[in-house]
Amino acid sequence: MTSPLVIKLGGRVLQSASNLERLLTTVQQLALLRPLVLVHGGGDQVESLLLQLGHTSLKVDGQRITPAVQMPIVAGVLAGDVNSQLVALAQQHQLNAVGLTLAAGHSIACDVDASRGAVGIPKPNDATLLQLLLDKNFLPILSSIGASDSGERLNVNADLAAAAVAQLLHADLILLTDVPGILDKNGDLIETILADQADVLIADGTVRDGMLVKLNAAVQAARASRRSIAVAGWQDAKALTRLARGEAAGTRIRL
Ligand SMILES: Nc1ncnc2c1ncn2[C@@H]1O[C@H](COP(=O)(O)OP(=O)(O)O)[C@@H](O)[C@H]1O
Ligand SMILES: CC(=O)N[C@@H](CCC(=O)OP(=O)(O)O)C(=O)O
Repeated sequence: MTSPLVIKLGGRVLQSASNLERLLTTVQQLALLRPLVLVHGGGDQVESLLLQLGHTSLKVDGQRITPAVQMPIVAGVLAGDVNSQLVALAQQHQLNAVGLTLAAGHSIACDVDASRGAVGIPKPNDATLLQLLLDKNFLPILSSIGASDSGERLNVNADLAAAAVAQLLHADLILLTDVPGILDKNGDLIETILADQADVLIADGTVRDGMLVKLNAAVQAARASRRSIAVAGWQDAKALTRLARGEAAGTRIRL
């Protein structure tokens, strides 16, 4: 079977109905060509509900500090609201979508990142369920909610989650975000980053916040799979199609 493609969607794309519609139309076309898995975030949606319910929330180096008491809200938004919305829209696009968390079938195991609270560090664990679904032509849509060995639900950054899923399935990985790719200090697109150069871009402050996690996730996936990883924008309707054809778009992170 052709190797699968994992596509990660940041939560922000769900806030634009027209962009989401275009994206799902492209996903529908790609699904005819190769097995696909979607992994999604929803950081903006988590933040907005936490604030509405009177919590404060802080991200450090692009990752949310998540007190365990906030997990019902975080899981409610990511595994509940955002996941079910994506599944419904994907099914409307004739995709045979199945909504899952990272913990489904023990697909992704998580260590607890205690310095951040109920935050998980994901690692590939068991590909049986996802492989079964792909073999039967289903489209798995995974939220970034995981579980620890001791049965605690964990908030996992969705870029790290997508990298772990790509490693699990020996898949290609495209991280779609709200900018055209990784930008340099002048705001121009960097077309290629060698994995060994990533630390310099982070240390000199060129790459920060959410993009810092994305770049680290891409480097980790590139090293583990010996494949190059793409970071590209969902605002550019053609980027995903070009990437799926093996053409250039956004930033490519390679060894
Ligand atoms: N060098 C950089 N190039 C592009 N974006 C950057 C860079 N450094 C920081 N960022 C920020 O990272 C954001 C993307 O990360 P994030 O907000 O986590 O998106 P997503 O929800 O898609 O994962 C951009 O919108 C931008 O504000
Ligand atoms: C630990 C951690 O940072 N979890 C993320 C999970 C969602 C996410 O990553 O969403 P985006 O892809 O839309 O940014 C969060 O709480 O925001």
